[in-house]
Amino acid sequence: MGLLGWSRYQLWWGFLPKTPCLMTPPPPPRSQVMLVGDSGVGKTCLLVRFKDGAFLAGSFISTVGIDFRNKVLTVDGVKVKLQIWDTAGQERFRSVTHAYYRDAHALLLLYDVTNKASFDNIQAWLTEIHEYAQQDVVLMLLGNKVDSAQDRVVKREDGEKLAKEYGVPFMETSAKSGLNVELAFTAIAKELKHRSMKLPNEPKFKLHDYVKKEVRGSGCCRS
Ligand SMILES: Nc1nc2c(ncn2[C@@H]2O[C@H](COP(=O)(O)OP(=O)(O)OP(=O)(O)O)[C@@H](O)[C@H]2O)c(=O)[nH]1
Repeated sequence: MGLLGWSRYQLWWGFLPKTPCLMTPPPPPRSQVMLVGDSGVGKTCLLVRFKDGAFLAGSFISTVGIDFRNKVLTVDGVKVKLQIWDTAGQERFRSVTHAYYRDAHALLLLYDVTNKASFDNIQAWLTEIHEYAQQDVVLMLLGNKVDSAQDRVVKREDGEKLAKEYGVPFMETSAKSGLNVELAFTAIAKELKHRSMKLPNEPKFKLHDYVKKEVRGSGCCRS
């Protein structure tokens, strides 16, 4: 089309009614992602690894109440703004955590593969999530600290079995080495983006399948 033709086309296009199906939906607003799990499982370290690409080595300082960080991810060419809430795992802060569940769009529930009690407590966390979080909240189970192979007491298969029982996607992570950290947040961001701005004719995004495929592709920790 010549230049004149093109401007005529633009003029004509300007008169077309702007029906919703002809317009790209706006990008999703900021989504809240909450990290939950027992004290010491590595929630803060996972967030710092994701946000700053670093590992917090040294003495363990428990989170008091709640903390948050923002990060923008580009998913399929769309910017997804995540506000990530790092909750305190200690029992005495539980009422603070309860107050935040309702506004969370996604939850990353962590246990520590070197700490059996943190794994056994997952069922109690799921009961709490069921009670306080939104029914359609995006949920993923993470078995953290897989770099500590010599101290591992929870087998990957046990994590997989539990996740399957509750119908949630699962992967093992390491805030220390960075294994699957980016993937966990990207998977959540993809799901949230697809939920908020599904385009006509776009196939449904399947979080479970995506996680399975990507974890297998990383050559580690099948889900
Ligand atoms: N080896 C190893 N250690 C980790 C990993 N993630 C966290 N840690 C260590 O585990 C301890 C607890 O980590 P945090 O991130 O503070 O734990 P948390 O879940 O935020 O704890 P609370 O704030 O009390 O709820 C720290 O000493 C970390 O260095 C990991 O992936 N691998």
